[in-house]
Amino acid sequence: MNVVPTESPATNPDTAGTTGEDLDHQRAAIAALGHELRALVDATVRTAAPTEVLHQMTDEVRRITGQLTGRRRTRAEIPAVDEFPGGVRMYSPVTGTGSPLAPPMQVTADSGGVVGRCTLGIAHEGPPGYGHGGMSAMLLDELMGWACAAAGLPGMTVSLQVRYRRPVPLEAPLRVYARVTGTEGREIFVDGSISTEEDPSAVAVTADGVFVSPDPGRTRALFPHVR
Ligand SMILES: CCCCCCCC(=O)SCCNC(=O)CCNC(=O)[C@H](O)C(C)(C)COP(=O)(O)OP(=O)(O)OC[C@H]1O[C@@H](n2cnc3c(N)ncnc32)[C@H](O)[C@@H]1OP(=O)(O)O
Repeated sequence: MNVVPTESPATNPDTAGTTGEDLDHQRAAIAALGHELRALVDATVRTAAPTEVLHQMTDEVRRITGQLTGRRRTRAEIPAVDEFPGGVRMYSPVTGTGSPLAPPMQVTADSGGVVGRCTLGIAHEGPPGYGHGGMSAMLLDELMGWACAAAGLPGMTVSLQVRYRRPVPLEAPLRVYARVTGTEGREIFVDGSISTEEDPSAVAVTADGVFVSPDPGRTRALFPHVR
């Protein structure tokens, strides 16, 4: 995740010859599928359906999964619909509108840092009615990474210290905040927090992180598909 040019759609074999409009349509279709899959995940973790219905659903879902045929991307491949580094990531488990796992969090620039907005559902539950601590750490890790990128210092997490001050409610709009507080050599120091939109002053989780920009050789080795 170093400062290297994004692999543009024009240089990706899957998008060669496609227009910006085609890409928009494809992303919209991916987001629509992601939306329905998240609804399925939510219905699945809430259902009290009888065993017989669960067996029927299992067969139905297996049948639908079998219809997603065609070429599958390999492990390190960057999806043709993505802009990496520093742009859209359709299948990110945090921000990806195409991901069944993501809340998904929307990120905007804000007073010296970045703000993430999302709502956790029952699929993200830890203690009954509240968010899983790992989900809070994931939201913060991601947004703190965005704060680095927004400051022109893209990096990877090498350390993340999280303090859980009060439980994070489910089904309540959340406000995640992150900002770069300083640098030392290749280390980037970042603060983050989670509160509800309703009461931003009541901070539920805080985090201190250290991020590091890999050197160019390490970046090439880690991300062989980034030019
Ligand atoms: C845009 C949105 C993106 C969202 C992404 C969210 C962020 C993520 O989840 S990233 C995924 C999780 N993180 C990882 O997998 C990283 C794993 N770590 C690594 O691969 C390597 O440590 C890597 C590539 C980051 C750095 O390796 P390398 O370039 O060899 O650096 P290295 O020489 O070890 O250390 C560089 C500096 O960082 C410091 N450092 C290393 N580890 C730590 C640490 N744990 N704590 C503090 N400082 C550290 C070193 O002291 C060194 O400092 P200096 O240059 O001043 O001597």
